[in-house]
Amino acid sequence: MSSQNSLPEQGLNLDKTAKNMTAEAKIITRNLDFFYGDFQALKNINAQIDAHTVTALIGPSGCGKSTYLRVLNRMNDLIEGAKVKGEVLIDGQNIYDKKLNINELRKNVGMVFQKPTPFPKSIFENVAYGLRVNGMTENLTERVEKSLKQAALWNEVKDNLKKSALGLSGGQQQRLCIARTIAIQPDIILMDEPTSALDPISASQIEDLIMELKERFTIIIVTHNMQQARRVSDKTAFFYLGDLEEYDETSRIFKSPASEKTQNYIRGKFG
Ligand SMILES: Nc1ncnc2c1ncn2[C@@H]1O[C@H](COP(=O)(O)OP(=O)(O)OP(=O)(O)O)[C@@H](O)[C@H]1O
Repeated sequence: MSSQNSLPEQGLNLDKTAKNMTAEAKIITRNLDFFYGDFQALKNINAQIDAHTVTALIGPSGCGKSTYLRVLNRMNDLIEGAKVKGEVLIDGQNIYDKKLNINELRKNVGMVFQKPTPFPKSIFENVAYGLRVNGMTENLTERVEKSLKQAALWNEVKDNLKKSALGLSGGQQQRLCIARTIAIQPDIILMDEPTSALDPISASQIEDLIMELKERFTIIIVTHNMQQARRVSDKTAFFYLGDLEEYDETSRIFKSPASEKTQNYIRGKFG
């Protein structure tokens, strides 16, 4: 992975950057381009995501939603030939700065995937694992319990903590993965189609959870489900062929989008 972001020697002034951010800004992407080899997957993305909000990323398949999500915790670094230009600031800090501690970044920016990915371990150990890896073992039992409560799973598993996580239903497994993510106390949670593999009741439980979790976290969710974007998010970003075509309050995007492409997409005319 090579990064052509502004580095300190190229004049990035964090104080000045911070002044340009509003009080609530958690994430700012500025002039962000992303390439897989010669292919440009994101084109000049400028967006500010505020703290304690839910942002939905929508758009047709292959338009760059997951790429954008993965840029925010440098998951794309692992892909050969991937290249970032521009800036991604979290709390005013350029996360592509060479001095950045990537482990700290990943701790601060957690991720929940489309398919639940529990470890083949007990329910307790699934949540405790990340805490152990990050040296957060003080009050381990309490931390695990608190995370399971925050993920709205405690009541269903409290008597079976030693049982294998693989015995849980898909929806329970996804809530366990959310518990595992929030246990290490990130500020930001990225969710890549977190309900698309779930039945409608489990999906609705996760949606309720997302709305509760925004009190504590900043959440960004990729979804193909327009009703879901409408229900859970404060802001919606519509991506089209690598461009951020429209980004606004969710109510506005769904009532009176500025772009015809957005309108056609949310009305199901393509996608
Ligand atoms: N590892 C990769 N190597 C090369 N090209 C990639 C890679 N990952 C994604 N792409 C391409 O980048 C573009 C954006 O992909 P991305 O996965 O971000 O889209 P998306 O909007 O999330 O799509 P979907 O809704 O289908 O998940 C697509 O053209 C895709 O083929």
